[in-house]
Amino acid sequence: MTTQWIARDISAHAIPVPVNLIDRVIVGETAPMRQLKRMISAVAVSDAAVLVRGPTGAGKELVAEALHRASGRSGALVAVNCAAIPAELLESELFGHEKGAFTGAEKARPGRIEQAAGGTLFLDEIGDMPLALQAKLLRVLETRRIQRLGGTSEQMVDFRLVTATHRDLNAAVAAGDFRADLFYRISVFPLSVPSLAERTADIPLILARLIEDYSAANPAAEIPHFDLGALRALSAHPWPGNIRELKNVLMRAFVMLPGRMVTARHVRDNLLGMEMPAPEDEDFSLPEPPAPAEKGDLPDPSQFHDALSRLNDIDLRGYIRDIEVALIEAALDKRQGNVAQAADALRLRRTTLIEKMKKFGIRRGLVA
Ligand SMILES: Nc1ncnc2c1ncn2[C@@H]1O[C@H](COP(=O)(O)OP(=O)(O)OP(=O)(O)O)[C@@H](O)[C@H]1O
Repeated sequence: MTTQWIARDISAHAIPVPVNLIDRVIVGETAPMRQLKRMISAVAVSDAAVLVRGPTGAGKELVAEALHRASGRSGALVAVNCAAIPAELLESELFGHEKGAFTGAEKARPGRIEQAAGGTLFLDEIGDMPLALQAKLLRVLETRRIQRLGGTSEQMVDFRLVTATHRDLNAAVAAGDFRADLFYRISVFPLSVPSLAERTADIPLILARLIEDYSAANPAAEIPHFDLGALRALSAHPWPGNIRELKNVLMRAFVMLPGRMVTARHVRDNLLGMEMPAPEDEDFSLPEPPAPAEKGDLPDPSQFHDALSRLNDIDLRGYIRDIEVALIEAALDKRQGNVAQAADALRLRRTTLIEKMKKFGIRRGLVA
């Protein structure tokens, strides 16, 4: 049964959601993206379990967000990255626990499945879920009932399941790493997100959206402008990291070429090649890259003194905010979006980190 066939079948019974609602979440006008959005529109209002496939950084989580928003479900979109949570903790994360269920379970805690009641449960990297837990998840999908760890009673939960993976699940099933019965349960409606290399004509539009988002979170940042040659150079790049990689390139442009015209040469040498660009004029020079400090690799703040003394003025709050954003994103990336671990690493309370993430528009690891 092809995906197109299922789309027609479902859309015959459900009213498709207007694509422009989905357009607000997912940017892209190329043929594969329009096709993807039509599929999302057709399936959003149904309860069908959706499996989103596609390469890393291509926008699978965004597809889950579009599905949730277009579903009209009143509950939350609850995202869990199965690869980021240690196998022994994943079960209590999903199912929750009662007080005293295990050492350290001082209070009862609802699991992510319960939190998704009335909404959407997004299980990212489902291919990394341990086999024992796969069996438990299958049972939940079949009975729509869950039991907290250490609990004695079951409760009904109504949630829509969206899963994603960059793995070949057919191969994982063949290798015995993924249960075939679960695979069929979660892939009622498979969707594929194309790689950025398959839709380079969307780059200008995506770039415009990313610039808008970055500027909203950093109002003092000076926007770099990409000329036609720069856009062509971006189109010629193979983008193994997809839109996440494009986002990194844009961050570099904001840092290295604020307010400047970005050319093809800048793209090749500075943004993809990572060399510092030549200063725009003699009076302005960017701070020297600081030498590694003694404690770890962070620059010692005193090293900024000389570099900054050559500038007439500096947007101190904007600059410090950029450093904060870069460090928070690095901590989250290193821990696959796990907010609790990132907070520990930054020596912040988890709630303080979440507040900062919201303030700066950092979405990794945040539940919508
Ligand atoms: N079409 C798009 N328009 C604008 N931004 C996008 C688009 N697709 C993805 N992004 C952005 O690119 C980044 C990566 O997207 P996302 O996290 O959805 O990818 P993913 O496929 O789920 O990655 P992974 O496989 O690593 O989990 C996010 O910051 C997301 O907001």
